[in-house]
Amino acid sequence: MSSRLCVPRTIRTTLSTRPKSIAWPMKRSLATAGIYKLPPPYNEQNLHYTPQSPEREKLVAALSNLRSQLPVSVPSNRDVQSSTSGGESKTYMPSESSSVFAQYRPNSKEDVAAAIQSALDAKQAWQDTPFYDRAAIFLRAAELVSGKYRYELMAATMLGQGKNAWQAEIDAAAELADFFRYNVAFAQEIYEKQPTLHAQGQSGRLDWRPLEGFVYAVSPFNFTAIGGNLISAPALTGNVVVWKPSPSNVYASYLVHKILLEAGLPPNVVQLVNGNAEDITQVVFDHREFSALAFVGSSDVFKDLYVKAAEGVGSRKYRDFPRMVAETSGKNFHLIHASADISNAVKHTVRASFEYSGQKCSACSRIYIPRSRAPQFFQEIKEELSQLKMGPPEDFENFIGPVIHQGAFDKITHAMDEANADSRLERIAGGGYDSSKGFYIEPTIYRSDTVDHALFDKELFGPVLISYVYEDNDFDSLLTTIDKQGGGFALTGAIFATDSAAIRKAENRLRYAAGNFYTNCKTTGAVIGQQSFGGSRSSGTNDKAGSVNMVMRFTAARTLKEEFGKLDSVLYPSNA
Ligand SMILES: NC(=O)c1ccc[n+]([C@@H]2O[C@H](COP(=O)([O-])OP(=O)(O)OC[C@H]3O[C@@H](n4cnc5c(N)ncnc54)[C@H](O)[C@@H]3O)[C@@H](O)[C@H]2O)c1
Ligand SMILES: N[C@@H](CCC=O)C(=O)O
Repeated sequence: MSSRLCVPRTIRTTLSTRPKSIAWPMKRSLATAGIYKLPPPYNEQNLHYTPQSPEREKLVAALSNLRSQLPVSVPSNRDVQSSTSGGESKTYMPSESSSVFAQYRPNSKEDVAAAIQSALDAKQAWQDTPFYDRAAIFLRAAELVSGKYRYELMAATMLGQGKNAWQAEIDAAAELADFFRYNVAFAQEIYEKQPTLHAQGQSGRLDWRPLEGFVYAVSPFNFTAIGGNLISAPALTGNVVVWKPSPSNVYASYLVHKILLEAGLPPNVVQLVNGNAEDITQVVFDHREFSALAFVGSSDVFKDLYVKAAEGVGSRKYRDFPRMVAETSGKNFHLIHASADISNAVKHTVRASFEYSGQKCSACSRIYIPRSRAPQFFQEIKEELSQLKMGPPEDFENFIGPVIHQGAFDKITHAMDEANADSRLERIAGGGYDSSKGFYIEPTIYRSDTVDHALFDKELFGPVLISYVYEDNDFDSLLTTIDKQGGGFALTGAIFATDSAAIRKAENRLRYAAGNFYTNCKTTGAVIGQQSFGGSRSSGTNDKAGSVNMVMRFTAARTLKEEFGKLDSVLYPSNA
């Protein structure tokens, strides 16, 4: 036999007849054979930024370097830049509202259409790229996030979104790297899900196909990492993505995209577009190949998008039923039981309600305190709040920063003005605000006479906590109230108690009141791989960010069956 004929058939085909459009990773994959196990994921270790620490010095240098470049220019996707002009749109620093932070060219509808087409053109080569090669890109990106770009990403998140060093570290460094590493592991877990039962002479397999068409990712302002999740989950499973970040997060999102390109992501797989949200969305939702929405943001926006997609289905616009994957708003609760360690509950409440000025979907914004423990609770929380400093994130002593923009400031302070004048409410702490330099709002706590005040139902997305003091004996009926109120949201909740019967009762009775339920710890701070995140009711589709479930939403499984023998007869044995 000649050596030429010894070349396996697949290799000969590829070498001699491979169409030019097939990407290099296909060819490269043929050099190795094996069923690979990718490295196990792990949580990025948090750095602490204590005074004089090396990480603090590096972060200070990155902040000063970024400041010297302000305003930064944000290019959008490579393909669409050529057809845009001018630097019309600007974002401002939340902590210094007169300073322009970033400027960018909003993409036109034609740009978006071109971006969709470029993504679709890149689709075949990307989905044919072996999983190992796709995964390697995101593992490399995780290294870039936690290493080379750590401080640049954090500086962008601090100046652009008003986070302090701690909050920027857990988001733009740790959680982003975690999403990349864990999504690789989740995708591998999906691919490993294969039938284990095969009748004699047969074999079954599952082909975890990417969705047909493209995925539309829409991300919020408040977490740099969330955009990274919304694009990496579909891209890892072989999808192409059109990504529209929040206008208040254009620069950090651009850095995430840049890092992925540096890590080897083919340029057209993720199309970053900026501009008018409704215009961009209209082009996407009018496209036949729209296959999924990966959304994180407010509930009302998602509800409107859901309706639009349903209308598209109704008018036979799409080939598939577009998948709706969304994590949205919350009105999250802390429930303090009479048996609770109050000092612990107080500290957790301060963090949950006021870190990042309450701008986490998971933030605690309603609290229920038993009458027997209320004096201690209110006294200690006032003492804790008196220790907190408020100001720009570049000053490391500040725990409280600004809210994101004028719109948020106006919405929250309008509600506070009403609350300050409301005779049913007692102001326990805060109540003041000042936008002369940045969008600063004091951590504010109200105590309501009645449990049915409207503030128990309204997400303000700011540092405002509404409290109710209940009679210790009313714990059981309070559980019903907590379950019913909260604006229809059901994202996070926590009980603080040492009485295990009370804990179990709350867990059971509040089963649908929160997608993430915590005991003796705050409602914020889910860690990827440890606490998957999301809620149902009006808080979203509860596909759980940071879990295999969410990644699986971007796959369309195909069942394969092969028989190795032959059918002997058409007639059944029973036909005899
Ligand atoms: N559950 C979660 O995991 C989670 C995480 C972060 C934020 N959130 C929620 O997000 C909200 C805060 O973030 P935000 O202010 O960026 O939210 P938002 O709803 O204003 O914006 C989110 C995204 O939707 C886009 N958008 C806004 N209007 C749109 C429209 N009409 N059509 C298409 N796209 C549109 C925005 O440009 C942005 O990209 C809060 O409600 C918070 O609870 C939820
Ligand atoms: N996953 C984050 C919240 C993300 C929303 O803003 C937490 O658990 O605190």
